[in-house]
Formats: sequence, structure tokens, C-alpha cells
Amino acid sequence: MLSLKDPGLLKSQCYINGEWLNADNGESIPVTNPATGEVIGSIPKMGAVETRRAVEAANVAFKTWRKKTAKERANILRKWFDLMMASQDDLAAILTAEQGKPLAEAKGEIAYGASYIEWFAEEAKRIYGDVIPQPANDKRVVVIKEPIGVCAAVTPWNFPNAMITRKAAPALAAGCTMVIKPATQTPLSALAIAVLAERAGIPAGVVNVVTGSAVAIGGELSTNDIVRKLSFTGSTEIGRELMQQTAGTIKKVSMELGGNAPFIVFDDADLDAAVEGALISKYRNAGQTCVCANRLYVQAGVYDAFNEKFAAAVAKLQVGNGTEAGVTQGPLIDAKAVAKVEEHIADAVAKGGKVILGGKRHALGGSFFEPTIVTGVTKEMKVAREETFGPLAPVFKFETEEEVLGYSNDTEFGLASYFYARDIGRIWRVSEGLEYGMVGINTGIISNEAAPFGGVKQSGLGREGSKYGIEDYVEIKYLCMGGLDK
Ligand SMILES: NC(=O)c1ccc[n+]([C@@H]2O[C@H](COP(=O)([O-])OP(=O)(O)OC[C@H]3O[C@@H](n4cnc5c(N)ncnc54)[C@H](O)[C@@H]3O)[C@@H](O)[C@H]2O)c1
Ligand SMILES: O=C[C@H](O)CS(=O)(=O)O
Repeated sequence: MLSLKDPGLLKSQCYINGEWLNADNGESIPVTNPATGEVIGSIPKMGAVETRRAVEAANVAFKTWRKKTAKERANILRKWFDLMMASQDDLAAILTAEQGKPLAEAKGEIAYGASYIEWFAEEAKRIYGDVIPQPANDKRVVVIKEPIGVCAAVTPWNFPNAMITRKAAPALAAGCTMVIKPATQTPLSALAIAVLAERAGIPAGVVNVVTGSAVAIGGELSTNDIVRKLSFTGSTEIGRELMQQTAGTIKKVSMELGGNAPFIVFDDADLDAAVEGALISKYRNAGQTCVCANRLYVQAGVYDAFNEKFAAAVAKLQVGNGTEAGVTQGPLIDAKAVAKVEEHIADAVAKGGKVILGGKRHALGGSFFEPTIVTGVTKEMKVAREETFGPLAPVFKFETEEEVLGYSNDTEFGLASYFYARDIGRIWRVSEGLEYGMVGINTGIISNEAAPFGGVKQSGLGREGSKYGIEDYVEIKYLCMGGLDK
């Protein structure tokens, strides 16, 4: 059982209009720990009717929340940030229990998630408009920015805290209200965020969390005309479905979708730095990260040296229950995730790939999997085209810059990409040649609240974080002031 300093953070009810509620039919869904299989809690199995009530509550709350000054909203968001950081240990314990990542990573996620609240508490006060030089002296052209209204957020299980705050923070900062549907595998983190929102003084109806049937809740959020914006983080497949569903009411959408990140090591790279970057980029959250290195490309001249160093570093990863000291890789989220990794390994080996480390389920059983490296891989393999979303590093060999750019861009995805090199001309050529929303240069970690996080092609629409992140939650209004020459 979860032992928290603040047991009030562990909720089994949804948060709608400032009330903690069960499903209308009383049904609930268990929440299990992926490391042990034990039930750690339960959540209401809500559907369209409860979701509609949450949307209507958010609509009522919008009328007053938007009228607060930016400074008033900023102060309340700052309080929310302070409360989240004060509860970092408990929030991390809840996150590790329901998602599986090591406690140190979970604590890092809480700080990362809270940093979006801190950032947008500040950005709230900088949503500037324009006064544009008038084309005729009887008029003045003024532009103001206004909150778009009731927003919906549908979020994934792999970062159960940060993927929510990365949406709720800019939305509330802009004066919007929000209905959140977290992933069914990891809802307790979302409910804990709502507890702290309530304690921070965020008024009833401004933040709402609904759990239960994804199709029913998502269907209501994507078709209810009161919802003016839907922000989704998850697979490209579901993102495409939600875009189609929102088209009927012409909603604004943000889509943070799947990835297939290339991680390129050129022969002029600092090899030790490249190994360190590849390790963190590939195996963070057991590889269950949208921006993790999905394909490693190493130039022929350093291919063997890189693989030797990389295998030695990966072999040091400690697989186990995320609550145990020293563990650096937890379980995968479920058996389906394990099956996908096994499918990708089997396909690569069948087509000539060589497993030089790991390659099978961990001795711990369940959904634990050995950190794995496969060499001798080619573009005909599934690992070249599909997002593995697990602790599998396929290492491709390449000869020239032109060749590796061609390989890297040969995908429908365009989220994150990485490369290690030291020649400045190469750094500029490759940075501009990669068709991705984000490029890590001599680093394997690119995510922070100050940066515009997002993808191109079928990895999504819009940006989260940075000064750009709040633009997705405002509408531009043009005021044409006439008759000024009389
Ligand atoms: N780009 C990013 O920032 C980012 C971040 C995290 C995860 N992801 C992507 O998400 C995927 C893994 O996460 P996942 O398994 O939670 O993704 P998913 O698409 O299966 O689920 C994401 C969310 O959508 C909900 N959902 C599922 N089917 C739905 C439907 N028919 N209608 C409405 N909602 C529905 C789920 O309950 C969950 O809350 C990977 O592809 C990963 O790359 C992207
Ligand atoms: O999985 C997707 C997240 O956006 C990862 S990150 O923590 O933002 O890098």
C-alpha cells in the first residue's frame, strides 16, 4: 500500500466543479502497480454524462476566471507550483506506483511538470496585443488577445504529471478553464494535481478531472460545442481520430503525437559524450518516451568503438522496482508493451540483426525487460519504421552525411532528433537538414519549460512550453476604431 506523508493526495474520486464524485453508476476501475501487479487504488468509471457536466461547469467558471487580472491568475498559479514542489516526494511516490519509473525519474518529472506552472504563471502577465499603424487617419487598428474558452486535455500514461501541467498551466494562465482526461493506467497523478489545484485556490470548475471510458469521455470532449480547444498527447493513431472528431465543431487542436527519433553519431563526435547522450535518450523511462532515440545511426569509422562503449554503459543499468535504491530502469507499462519490444527484436534478428546485449524479458518476470542493443540493423526492419517505445536500441551503420540525412528523414514522424558532431559546418548543415520539430545537438535531453516542445509532419501540431505555448490558448481579436477624424 502507498505510504504518503499527505494521504489526502491519494484520491479515488473525480474532481468536477470543485466536488469529489463517484461515477453516476457507482462503477470503478482498479489502478495497478506495473512492477508488482498489486492494486494501489481505484477511479470512477465515468462516461459522457459526467463529462458533459464537467464541460458545463468549466463553462460557468470561465466567465469569472477570465475576468481575474493576469496578475491574480499568476499568483494563484504560483501557489499551485509551490504546493506541487512541497509535495514532490508524495507525488513521485504516487507516480512510480502507477507508472513504474524509478523514483529519481519520478521526482524529476514532478519538478519538470511543476516548472510549466511556474513558467506560465509568469507568461500570464505577458500576453501582449498590438497597436498597428493605421492605414487611414480616421481609424485605429488594435489587436487584443483573449482566452479561447473551455479547453479539453487528453493525456498519456508515460508522463502522468508533466503532460497534464504542460497543458493546464498555459490554459489557466491565459484565462481558460479545462477538463482533463488522464490515461486510465495512470490517473492518480492527475487527481493529486487536482487536490493541489483546489488547495491553491483555483476556483471550482476551472480545473476538472474525469476518468473512465476513454472513448466515451473523449467522444464528448471532442464533439461538445462548448469545448473550443482540445489538446492531446498520445499516439498518432488516436490523435488522428480525435482530429476527425473535433472537425465537426471546428475546435482548435494541439497534437503532441508519436515519434521516431534518429540519434546520429558522426566520426568527429566526442564518443564518450555521445554514449552518455544515447544512454539517457534511449533508456529514460525504459524507452517509453516520445522523444527517445528510436534509431541510432553511427558513422562507419566509429561504429565498433561506439558499440563497445555503449554496451558497457547500458550493461550497468539496474532493472527493478522503481522504489528500490539504485534501480535505473523500471518495468514497461504492460504486457502489450513487452510484446511490441519482442516483436521488433525478433523481426530485426530474422532479417540479419545481432543482439549484442539483453534481448529478452528480465528474470524478474512481469513486464520487466532487459535493456537491449541490436547491431547490423537495416532500413527494411520494423525498428527503422515503427516507434518501439521500449528499452531497445537498434544501431545502424552509415557512411556519409547525405546518406544519414536521407535515412533520418525517411519517416512520417518529425518530433525529436539528435546528433553528435563537432565540425561547425556539419552542425549547421545537419541541423537544417533534419525534418523535425526539435534537434538535440551534442545532448540527449532537450525538454524544458523554456523551449517550444512539439513536432512536424505526423508528430503533431502546435507547441507546448516557451513563450509560444500560450498562443494555443488565446484568440486574436481585431478592434477597428473608426470615426476618429470627427
Ligand atoms: N508528443 C508527445 O509529447 C508525446 C508524449 C507522450 C506520449 N506520446 C505518444 O503517445 C503514445 C503512447 O502513449 P499512450 O499509449 O497513452 O497513447 P494513446 O494514444 O493510446 O493514449 C493517449 C490518451 O488517449 C486516450 N485514448 C485512447 N483511445 C482514445 C479514444 N478513442 N478517444 C479518446 N481518447 C482515447 C487514452 O486513454 C490516453 O488518455 C506513443 O506513441 C508516444 O509517442 C507523445
Ligand atoms: O514522452 C513524451 C514527453 O514529452 C517526454 S519529455 O519528458 O517531455 O521529454
